[in-house]
Amino acid sequence: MSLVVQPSLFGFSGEPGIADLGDAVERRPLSDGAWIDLRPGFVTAADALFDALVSDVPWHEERMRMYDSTVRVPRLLARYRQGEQLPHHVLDDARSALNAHYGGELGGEFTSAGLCLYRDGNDSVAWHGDRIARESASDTMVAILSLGAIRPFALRPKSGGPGLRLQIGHGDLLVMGGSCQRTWQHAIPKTTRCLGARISVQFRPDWGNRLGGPDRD
Ligand SMILES: O=C(O)CCC(=O)C(=O)O
Ligand SMILES: [Fe+2]
Repeated sequence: MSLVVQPSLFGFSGEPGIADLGDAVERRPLSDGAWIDLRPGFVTAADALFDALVSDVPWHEERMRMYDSTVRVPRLLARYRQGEQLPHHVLDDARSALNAHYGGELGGEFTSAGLCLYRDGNDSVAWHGDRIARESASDTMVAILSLGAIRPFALRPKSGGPGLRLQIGHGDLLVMGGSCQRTWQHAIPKTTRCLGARISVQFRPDWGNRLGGPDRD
């Protein structure tokens, strides 16, 4: 894959690894029983992880139905179901750390991983709640590890009212929890100011071994 990405572009060289969760996680309650957790710098020396994922993951483009035609999904994707080998050992470490930290509260484990590659500011994901919420009426969590360019991560309540825009950086963790997939929506808006490519890794508990990304773009 050739992208406008240079090794060590972000200035964190060395072997990637996982930092502690514990007290470093900051929780922000949202309305309607939703919340988000933030842990900046969850992956340390994240450059090597970013570079490895860009080149090793079998990225593919998908199309989706829109009325009576199909359109290109504006980002590249890869999906790893429960039991499938993840594309980098640091992602195994991240999932183990997430399960140790959240397992009790989640009442289960993060199993699947969905990966998105936003090649530039023209790639995006439109407002949605993850499909995972349709499969379970109870609260759930989606943990997102962000790598590469900083893109605004937008959230808004479905009931109306003010939302928020988070700047999630290289190596940062964002967890959406509680009712967030049912009562709030999230998006990665298109931007003309984007500096380069971004990868997100979404860990989800998958009920019935299905994968729960956005319903539509
Ligand atoms: O890239 C992200 O951080 C969000 C992706 C997302 O919302 C999804 O795939 O469901
Ligand atoms: Fe999503």
